[in-house]
Amino acid sequence: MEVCYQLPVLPLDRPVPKHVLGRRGAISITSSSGLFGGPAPRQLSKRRGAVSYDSSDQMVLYIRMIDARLRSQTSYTSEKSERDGWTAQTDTVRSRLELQPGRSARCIHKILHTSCYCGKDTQESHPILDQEYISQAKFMLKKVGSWNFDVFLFDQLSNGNSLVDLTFHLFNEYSLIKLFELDVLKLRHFLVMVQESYHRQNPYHNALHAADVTQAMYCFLQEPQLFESLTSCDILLGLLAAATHDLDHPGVNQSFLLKSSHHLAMLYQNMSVLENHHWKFAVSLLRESCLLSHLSSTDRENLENRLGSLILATDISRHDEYLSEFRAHLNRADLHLNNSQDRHFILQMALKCADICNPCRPWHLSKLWSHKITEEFFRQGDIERRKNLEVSTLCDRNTYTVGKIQIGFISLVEPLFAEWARFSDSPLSRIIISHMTSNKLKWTHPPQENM
Ligand SMILES: Nc1ncnc2c1ncn2[C@@H]1O[C@@H]2COP(=O)(O)O[C@H]2[C@H]1O
Repeated sequence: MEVCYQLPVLPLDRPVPKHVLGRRGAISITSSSGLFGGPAPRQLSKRRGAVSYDSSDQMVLYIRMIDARLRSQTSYTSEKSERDGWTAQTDTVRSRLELQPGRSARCIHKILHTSCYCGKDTQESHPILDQEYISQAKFMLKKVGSWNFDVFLFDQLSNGNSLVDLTFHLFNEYSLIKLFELDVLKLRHFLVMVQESYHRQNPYHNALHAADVTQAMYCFLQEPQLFESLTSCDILLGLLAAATHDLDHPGVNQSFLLKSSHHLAMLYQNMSVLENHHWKFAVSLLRESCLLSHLSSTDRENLENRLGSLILATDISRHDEYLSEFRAHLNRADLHLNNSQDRHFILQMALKCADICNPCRPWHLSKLWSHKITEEFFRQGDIERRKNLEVSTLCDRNTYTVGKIQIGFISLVEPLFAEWARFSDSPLSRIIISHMTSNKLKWTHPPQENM
């Protein structure tokens, strides 16, 4: 039986490329994962669809899917065949219009953002439900500065668009659109590209993690110590860096890329390989979206470089280095936030804290993140075993448990949050330490029903 999903008109903010215009008619799509959730039965894994266009309107592309399922090549996923077929994307951002590996039809649906299709198995539209979810998501955004913000719930209410909706909201909140004369459509286009460049197959390093880090970054930017000194440019950069800091993360760590002689490891000479890639990817999306094209080339270059320096600070292998520098500054009391270099350093520390703050969230949220990162580690270990590579630390499911990994990780991050509390001396920093301490205790003495 053929199921036909008729996707609505796809509005584009730039002309349809020539190579697509030439291709009216059927296309063939191969996949091993379902379009609207659930794996595709083997016999259905080849699907057909159609692309057509209206020659009078080059801003519109019509896409018709016949139970379309697209194959993702860019992540390691639980499916062996997909893992084996993985090849990391190069730093070239591919055309956003092609039906291509790594771009599912659901992504296209999201780009539409019209929410006219929200069922899993039927073509029915549920506009009333959509409206209900949208208003609840909007309601949640009123509390976006709360440390208890439930990004998992927000993601559901926003139909999987938490990163786009949250970041857009924060840009508005800080009047960044007005202050930097940003084109709203370009901004939305950029944010959609950012969200879609995260790999949904990754249990942890996906767009939801980026949304979580962006929300945490907002909490830190709001800390009185910082807020009073930050410029709009600092805030713009802080939010951009948080949203893009793990772009195109392949779901495996640097150690894996090195031992498998991955081309990215060679490209970045084995140093901060992933972070360099996230940064370059972010720059390529910024350029592709033309979000900052109205700024002078000097300002743009300056923004891109500062963005890089923020993202590179999230390299966990350089954690001790940043921590020592932070501690030394606090001991000497020589951080002056009217100095732009010092403010930049504090932004680096804020982003670091936001990136690894999941052990400091309320238990019910923290526990979810712990299980997600552990699953990603263990999947990497499985791949390493299959490829006869040495299994990386923490990635061996036969040796480690979630609790054991968490106790170790919390011990690593505790000193950073202690220094952050010394710097910010705020109610939030005390809440953070209190959650972290009680979460560690829960992992150390797990009451069975909590796990
Ligand atoms: N809850 C956690 N438990 C263990 N490791 C974590 C946890 N959260 C983050 N990390 C690690 O911290 C790292 C921060 O940088 P990455 O996102 O590259 O990869 C992250 C993980 O390796």
